[in-house]
Amino acid sequence: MSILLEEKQRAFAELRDIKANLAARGWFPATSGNLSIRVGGFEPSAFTFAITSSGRDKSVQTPEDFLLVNEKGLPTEATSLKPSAETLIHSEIYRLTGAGAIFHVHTIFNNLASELYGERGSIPVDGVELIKAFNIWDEEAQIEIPILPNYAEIPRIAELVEGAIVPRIPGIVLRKHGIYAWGANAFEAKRHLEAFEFLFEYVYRLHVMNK
Ligand SMILES: CSCCC(=O)C(=O)COP(=O)(O)O
Ligand SMILES: [Zn+2]
Repeated sequence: MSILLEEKQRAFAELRDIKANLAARGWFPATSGNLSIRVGGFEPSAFTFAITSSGRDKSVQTPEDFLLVNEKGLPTEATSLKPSAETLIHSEIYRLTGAGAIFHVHTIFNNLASELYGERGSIPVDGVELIKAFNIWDEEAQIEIPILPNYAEIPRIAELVEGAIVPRIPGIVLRKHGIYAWGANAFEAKRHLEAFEFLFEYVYRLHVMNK
């Protein structure tokens, strides 16, 4: 599978813009978070995506911010850059969903909501209008956003992704870690991410109000 230079440059440019946008909201504290966009064709057993380099300050823009990796999370071009430590989670989400973009951020509200419902294994959201951002149009829709344990070994988390994915919910939360949100493209993944973060803040504040 050959990736046209043009596609790579387009993916890097999109990642640069979304990275700056999310950084301005403070969604990449302490170098946390990672972003990826799939490029080229897709087969579950063979695909390529552009992903952020590991451990970098995501609030600054440098020529070393992104690289291309294959479905195994290995660089497809000679580079000294290291892909995100969480690349295998992105690979697994692409393999299972065929998504076009995946964004991962750590925020206070996604951490609080994940801990509030950690034992339940999912975060319930009841009848909030912004659920429609997931293309769920039922009146008073009730959804459960899946939570996975935050194991130290990323392959252990990656192997749980298949069992956690809920077809109509484009996201998975890692407990006391952060959210992975995805979509058919970067525009949709960003919309989903913003909706999740709104819902996490709502869920947490509602819990505090009801105490
Ligand atoms: C200091 S954040 C710990 C690692 C993490 O959870 C993360 O999202 C960033 O890892 P990366 O390798 O993508 O920089
Ligand atoms: Zn993380």
